[in-house]
Amino acid sequence: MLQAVHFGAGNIGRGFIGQLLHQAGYEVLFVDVNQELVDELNRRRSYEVELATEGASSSVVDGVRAISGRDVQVVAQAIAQADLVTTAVGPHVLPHIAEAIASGISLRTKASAEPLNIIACENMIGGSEHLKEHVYDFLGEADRKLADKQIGFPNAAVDRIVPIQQHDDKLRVTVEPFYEWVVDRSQVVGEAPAINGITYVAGIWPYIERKLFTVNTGHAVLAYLGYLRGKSTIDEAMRDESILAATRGALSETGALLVQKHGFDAQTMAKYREKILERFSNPLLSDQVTRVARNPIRKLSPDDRLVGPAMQCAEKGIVPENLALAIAAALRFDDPADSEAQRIQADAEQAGWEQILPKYTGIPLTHPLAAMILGHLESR
Ligand SMILES: NC(=O)C1=CN([C@@H]2O[C@H](COP(=O)(O)OP(=O)(O)OC[C@H]3O[C@@H](n4cnc5c(N)ncnc54)[C@H](O)[C@@H]3O)[C@@H](O)[C@H]2O)C=CC1
Ligand SMILES: O=P(O)(O)OC[C@H]1O[C@](O)(CO)[C@@H](O)[C@@H]1O
Repeated sequence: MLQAVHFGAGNIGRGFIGQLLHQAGYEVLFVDVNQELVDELNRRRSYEVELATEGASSSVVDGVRAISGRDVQVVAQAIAQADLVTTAVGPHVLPHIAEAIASGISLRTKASAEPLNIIACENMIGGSEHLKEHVYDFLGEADRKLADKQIGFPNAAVDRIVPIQQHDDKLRVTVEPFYEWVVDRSQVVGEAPAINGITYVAGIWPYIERKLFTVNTGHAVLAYLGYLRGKSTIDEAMRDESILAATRGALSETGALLVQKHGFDAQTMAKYREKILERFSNPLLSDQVTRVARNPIRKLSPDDRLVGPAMQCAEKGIVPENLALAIAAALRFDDPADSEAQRIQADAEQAGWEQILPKYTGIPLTHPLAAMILGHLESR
């Protein structure tokens, strides 16, 4: 049986990647640092994935096992023997799993010439390449040369909304019916893994930007404006006319950018946007605005879902009016449970928005976008 090692047995790990790997005939071995989750997966060896639809149909993912991410040697052994490695741990965690992956590669390349692909399924541009850089930091020259030939790090875009779970059953996971997993075929080493649900493309850049600047941008606008206006869930934010108008506005801005930059057909883009707004309206998902808004420092960084498209829009003559409003709202996001939000607020209190804006977004104060954002921050 094919073996897949998947880092991160969380929402996307169990509810999306683990499920698709299982359906494709892989035996899934989860790696996680949450010992309770590892123990529960090993005790039951299966879990259920429920669709957030009327009737809530569910399917079983069985034959799974789990190991602790803290046990570097055990993880390395598993990687040495795996047919595929995937991750869904969060962009900031990728550096922390690099050492175990490097040890696994080192063991593997000594023992066999079998190719291996390692796919980071994170909300970030170039996630697998980013992971590769961290992994290579742990490899010696000889291992790097072997890895260059034998190990692929194809970039991927993953899309499925999996909210924070509220079941008594710690493994059960509710997901939206929609999913999309796009992988760059040109970066795959050897045969492309045959997984129903993966779409292989020749160059992934346009698809990652389309996903990040539509699904994640739209979601972020709803989450940050929704939070400021006292909404608790995304579907509740969608029902507020002014928030919906700003979200549509932001998506028209990114849509115009994506059409200009990547040549997507404008009508196809409009349909893509509508489908996404429909997904956001799903009342059965009960997706908290604080989850979607989580880690504002990451989400405000120059290449991410708000500032990335806003700066690119400005360069192309598209006025990022609604994106500017959302960036201001993200800077004001003050969820007490979110350490990044708290850091921004503490900084802003001490230094003022003019200092904070370039620090967290990379937008120079001389840029017209800075004036638009500061205008919103100061009009409070
Ligand atoms: N939830 C969603 O709807 C979607 C999430 N994503 C992306 O998937 C990634 C994971 O997100 P979620 O599943 O929502 O988060 P999550 O918090 O539910 O899952 C992350 C898992 O990684 C584990 N983890 C943390 N450090 C680790 C380490 N060093 N080694 C092994 N495991 C470790 C955690 O214990 C947790 O179980 C993120 O990059 C997110 O942006 C992408 C698309 C959809
Ligand atoms: O997972 P992140 O990057 O924190 O952001 C949350 C976003 O990712 C998703 O979980 C899935 O694409 C969306 O729900 C949301 O836009």
